[in-house]
Amino acid sequence: MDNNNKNRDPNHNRQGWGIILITTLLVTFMVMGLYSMMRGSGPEEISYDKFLTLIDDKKVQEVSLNSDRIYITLTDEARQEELEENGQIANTGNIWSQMQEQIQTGSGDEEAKRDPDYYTGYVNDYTLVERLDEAGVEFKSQPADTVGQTLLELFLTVILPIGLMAAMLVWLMRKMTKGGGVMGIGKSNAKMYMEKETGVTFQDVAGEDEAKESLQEVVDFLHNPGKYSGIGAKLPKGALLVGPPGTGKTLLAKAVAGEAKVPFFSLSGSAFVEMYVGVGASRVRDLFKQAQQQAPCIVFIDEIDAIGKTRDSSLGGNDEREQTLNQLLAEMDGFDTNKGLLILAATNRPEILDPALLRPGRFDRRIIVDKPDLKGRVEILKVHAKDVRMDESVDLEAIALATSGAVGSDLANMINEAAINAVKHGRQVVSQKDLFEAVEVVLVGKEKKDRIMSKEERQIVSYHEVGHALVTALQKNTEPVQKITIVPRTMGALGYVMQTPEEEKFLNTKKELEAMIVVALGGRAAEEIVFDTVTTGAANDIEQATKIARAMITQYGMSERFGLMGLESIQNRYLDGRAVLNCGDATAGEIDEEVMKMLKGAYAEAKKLLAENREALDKIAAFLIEKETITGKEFMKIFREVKGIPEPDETEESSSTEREGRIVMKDGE
Ligand SMILES: Nc1ncnc2c1ncn2[C@@H]1O[C@H](COP(=O)(O)OP(=O)(O)OP(=O)(O)O)[C@@H](O)[C@H]1O
Ligand SMILES: [Zn+2]
Repeated sequence: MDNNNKNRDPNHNRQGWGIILITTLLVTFMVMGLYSMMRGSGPEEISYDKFLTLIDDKKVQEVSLNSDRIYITLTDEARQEELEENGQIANTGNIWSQMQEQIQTGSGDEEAKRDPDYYTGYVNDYTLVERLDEAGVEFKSQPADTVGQTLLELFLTVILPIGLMAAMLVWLMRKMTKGGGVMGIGKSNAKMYMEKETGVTFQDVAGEDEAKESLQEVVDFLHNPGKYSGIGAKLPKGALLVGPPGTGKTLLAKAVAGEAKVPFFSLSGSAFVEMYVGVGASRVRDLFKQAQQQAPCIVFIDEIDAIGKTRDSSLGGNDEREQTLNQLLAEMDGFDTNKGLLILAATNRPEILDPALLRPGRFDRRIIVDKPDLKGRVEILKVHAKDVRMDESVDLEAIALATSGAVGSDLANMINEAAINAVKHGRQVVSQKDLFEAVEVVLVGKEKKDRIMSKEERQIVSYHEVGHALVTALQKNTEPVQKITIVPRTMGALGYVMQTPEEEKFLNTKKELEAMIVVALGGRAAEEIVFDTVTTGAANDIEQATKIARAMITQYGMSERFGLMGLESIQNRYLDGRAVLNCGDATAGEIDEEVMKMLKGAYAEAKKLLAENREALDKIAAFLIEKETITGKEFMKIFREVKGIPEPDETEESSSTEREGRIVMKDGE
């Protein structure tokens, strides 16, 4: 997403490495070169046997001994000979040995001492002295210059390179800790991003007006911390952005940084969690140290629940996480707000956060970033449509109407899908049709053309979907059918029914909810009536119907038996809205009975409605099998024909087909 550690100059770093590499290479070459030159002039090892032969042949001028070697200097003639024998002509050895020879021989002075030509291992041979005497060879012990040479060799090959390397390492470490290694965090591998300028403003965040309003205050504080501290007002240290996934929490945090024109650090709560105890805590420390140096700035911790989970052991203790959390709490207490450091955190599970995190002086502000309403969706669509070319057929309101429940990231995705679709069809601009298609792609997946259903399966799915649609049309408190399709989709849908949403609803009446349950069970009812057997295709329907029925009883006070008693509370409102019972076991059993009763009643109702309209069911299902997708208009036409209802006037009809439907019944595995 963002460039890691933008404030480290990458060129600078690369240069450093280049220098090190080149220096190392140079030193290595130098040492190797020197060494080989030295060796070129050094004595060569020979066998003791050969040594004795050389003495006997009177080729040796001088011998010097040390504790384990015998160094042999040849006579001038012998030396010449030996060299020629080895394929080397005298005086064409390497430059170094020539130079050395000249230096040592003092420009040709025959009397000057020469380096030994050979050496051999010392052998305890008492005849040697005699032999040497016989041959008239001078001998002495411990040649000083050879020892000196060994020392020089040692220095060049071992001490010098090691010294250089050590110096380089020290220099390198200094450099790393000074300029680079932006985050101590970078060192410990946690993914932390830093943006000098996010470039995002509140204008880029559509809807969410309340959230923006609360954050505006924070922006003001970052702009001007002195104004607040002047009066003695305590500045906020942190704010918690709470909402379902994809509603723009990250975007809002960036917008705060963008509006305040301060750097933006972001990292995910899960980045703190490591296997090793203590790592998380040290990362927290590093983070705060770095952030304080950069203040004023914003630090954004996404998924704070990863570290901020309550320390209550009922959720399973974890030493590492607790330590990390404790460190975070300590750091939040510690830092000085006057510098303009603000910590924003995001979560969609506020209920599991440790209460200590939410205390005043920590994340005491809670900013709700909820799913957008109709107006919000229109605005989000507009923001994202800004950069996409669209023709005049496009009506974003209609799209917003069809997408209740969609969040910002879904909507952004839809616009993009529509644009891709347009390109795929070789068009230059996006049309409403592309957008309609994109809505379906995002909500139920792409059409799965290669999936071939057997004839029988197609029949069952077809009856099932028409069952939903017909029950919808036959009841009072439902919205009109918009589209029925049995084209399979990639996200597992085998077929679905769309209804035309008239307006956005915030409340549902009891009658509407009851009608919804009957519609949900209409698919299964049709299967049973027509095929006298049932399939697995109703799983989603059953789940949905049960959920509605249960909520009616436990949350909405819509059952006679329990009346207004609240029996369930919602646990995580921002994720799947799972509810937990808060009543005794006996009552729980009774609730189940009541739910069962309600579902049974609804199923009987659905079966009754369909059985009474068997002709319409058969006709529409046959039409659907043939066409695969039919519009609400086509559906109603057959429906009215069968029922003998006159056609309404044209204008009303056509206006409703302009709209995209809302997917209500989706069936699949
Ligand atoms: N209110 C909005 N206005 C404009 N665009 C939005 C809005 N909400 C979401 N988006 C789009 O969706 C994308 C994803 O949003 P973002 O990452 O901010 O969601 P989030 O709430 O942080 O999700 P999560 O909880 O999964 O991290 C954004 O980059 C943006 O394109
Ligand atoms: Zn169904």
